[in-house]
Parts: sequence; C-alpha cells; structure tokens
Amino acid sequence: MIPSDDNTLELHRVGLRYDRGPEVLSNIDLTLPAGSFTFLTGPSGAGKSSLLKLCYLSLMPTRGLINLFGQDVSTLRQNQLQVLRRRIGVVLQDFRLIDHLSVFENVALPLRVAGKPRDSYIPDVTELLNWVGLGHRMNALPPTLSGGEKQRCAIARAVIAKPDLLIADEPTGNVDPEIGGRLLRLFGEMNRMGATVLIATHDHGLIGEFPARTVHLRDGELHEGLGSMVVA
Ligand SMILES: Nc1ncnc2c1ncn2[C@@H]1O[C@H](COP(=O)(O)OP(=O)(O)OP(=O)(O)O)[C@@H](O)[C@H]1O
Repeated sequence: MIPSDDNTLELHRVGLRYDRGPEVLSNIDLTLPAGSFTFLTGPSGAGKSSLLKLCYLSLMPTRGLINLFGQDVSTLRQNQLQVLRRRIGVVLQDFRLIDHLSVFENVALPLRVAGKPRDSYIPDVTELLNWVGLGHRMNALPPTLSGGEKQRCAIARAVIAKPDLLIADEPTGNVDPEIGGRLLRLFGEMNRMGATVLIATHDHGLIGEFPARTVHLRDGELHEGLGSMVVA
C-alpha cells in the first residue's frame, strides 16, 4: 500500500454502537478537507469522544464508511492501519503519558518509533518543550507533573512528528487562557504546515478567538455550525 498524500478524512453515513447498546452516533456525514481546521462541540455525552475515536482509527464504525488519506479503512489489514495511525497526532483527555519515561522521552517517542536517530531530534524536542513552557521539566516523570503540564506534554508529543491529521479532545481543559491561546497557535501552525486539524472543545472562548469551521454534535447527530475556513 502506498500511503496517499491527500490528508482528507471522510465519514459517510457512519453509525456507532458499543456492544449491544443503542447507537451513540447515527448517520454521521463529515468531510474534513486536506489542510482544514475544524472545531467539534456538543454537550457532555453527545458522542464527541466516540466520534474522535473513529477519526483516529481506535474504533471501527458499526455501519457506514470512513476514508482516511484516500483509503477506505474497512479494507485495510492491521499493519496497514498501523501505518495510517502513525500519520495521526492525538491528544486525549487522559493524556496517556508513559509514567516511567521522562517528559523528553515521552515527547520524542513518535520520532523514536519512526526510527529517527536520537541525535537528530534532540534540538527539535528541546525547542518544542521550551515553546510549550516545559523546558524546565524535561527530565521530570509524568506522575510529578501538574494537570496542565501533562496536557502540554501530551500536545507536544502529538505534534512533534508533524502529523498529517491532528485530533485533540479538550486540549485546553487544564490550562489557563493564556497557555490555551498559545497551544491553539501551535495547532494553527501545524495546520499552516498542511495538517488537517479536528479539535473537540467546550471552550467557546477558544472558538471565538480562532474563527474556524465548527460542527456540533447533539444526540449522536452532527449539525454544521459556523462557516468553514482554512486558517491562514
Ligand atoms: N466504551 C463505552 N462503552 C459503552 N458506552 C460508551 C462507551 N464510551 C462512551 N459510551 C457512551 O457513548 C455516549 C457518548 O459518549 P462520549 O464519551 O463519546 O460523549 P462526549 O460527547 O465525548 O462526552 P463528554 O463531553 O462528557 O466527554 C454516552 O452515552 C456514553 O455513555
């Protein structure tokens, strides 16, 4: 399989249920064009995290089609899905940091997994950690970090390998507005470099500061919000 250069994500009439429960997502049609920036909003329990899981290929839909980077994901084998997943940067609400690795090693992990030699990435990881305000915590272990520091570490790890698709679930939930604005600029920078960006947030202040397409989930159904734009 030759991975496509088209960073588009398309969901067509997608439905999701957990086990034998009710459908938590119904008939979702969503296209994130290559290089677009989109906010996902909706009340608690509406299905935002579930929708993101479909987008970063942690779950497969129970019906409908998902096309990512030009590939129908239902036709791919596990190793092919793994190749696609490496092109996705993900920030989750529970951070998923590796407790026995330092902040530096957590952030460097995607580059290590990609086979990059350590010497080649030390400057980039150091610069990014300084930028997110974690330069002084580089050697700390995650359990000793505050919630906001963990969040910034998770964001740095998600963007270090310059992903083609960047997905974040409430990425500014634990930081003050100033840091939140700074992190959002980092997502904007990734977007400018070509990444397709999808951010789930309750933070309307953040959306107001950064006008972009907003889609709204309510009772498992998607509604289009503001107009669409690519962040310039
Ligand atoms: N692993 C699971 N097994 C069964 N049901 C689940 C599972 N995960 C989520 N759900 C259900 O799916 C629905 C949507 O949950 P989801 O976490 O996607 O919503 P959300 O919009 O992200 O909520 P929040 O804003 O509170 O994080 C809820 O009814 C939830 O109980």
